[in-house]
Amino acid sequence: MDDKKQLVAKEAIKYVESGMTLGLGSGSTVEWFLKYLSDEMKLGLNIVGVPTSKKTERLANHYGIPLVELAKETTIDLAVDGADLVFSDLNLLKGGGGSLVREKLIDWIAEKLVIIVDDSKMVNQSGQFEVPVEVLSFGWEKTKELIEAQGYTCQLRVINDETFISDNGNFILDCKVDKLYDLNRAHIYLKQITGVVDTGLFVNMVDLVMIGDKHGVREMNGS
Ligand SMILES: O=C[C@H](O)[C@H](O)[C@H](O)COP(=O)(O)O
Repeated sequence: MDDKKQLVAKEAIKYVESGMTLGLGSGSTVEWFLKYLSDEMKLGLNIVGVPTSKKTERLANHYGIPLVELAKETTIDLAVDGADLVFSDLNLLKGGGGSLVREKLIDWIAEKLVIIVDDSKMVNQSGQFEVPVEVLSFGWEKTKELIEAQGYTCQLRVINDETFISDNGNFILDCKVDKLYDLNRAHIYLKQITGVVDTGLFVNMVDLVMIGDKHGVREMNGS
């Protein structure tokens, strides 16, 4: 799996040009991308990055990739991010690493969003899915009840016996649902619940998905 992640991360470098401001996604595939980016920077590539998580920020610092704040005047030429699942319409399920809010904002405003995944992430939109939902810690059990009233079964994310806290100081609920036919509708319904910060459903955002498989890297264009 890691070979495929490495392969696709390396290939994505071809879309990076000097002078760009890059949205730097999160997750293990993007971690490879950061490594290849730093290799290219040693050869003269000149970019700045906006990280989508504290973990990515730490790694970018480690590699000497210059970072800028996401401010009013910041524009992002290209965001490169991973995904937990990519559906056949190229909508995404993200948030496995808990970085969904910062990722969504940066991926959304980017001129171009390239998603890098290995082929295990490509799925059909049928069957049971678990949607990560970032919620305020305040009253989270009530928010959970409101989400569950929409047909989900939610579990508070706990890692190593400790409640997972997002970079924004919030909790994550992993919400199982039997059918997820209309992602946009599911996202809108969840998002209107008070206490929900955002969902791991990324709809109509992708420009290009790059997929690493045993034959190499293939690409699928979004709308
Ligand atoms: O919150 C985490 C992000 O959405 C990641 O992009 C996603 O989990 C994919 O990570 P990985 O490349 O490690 O599979």
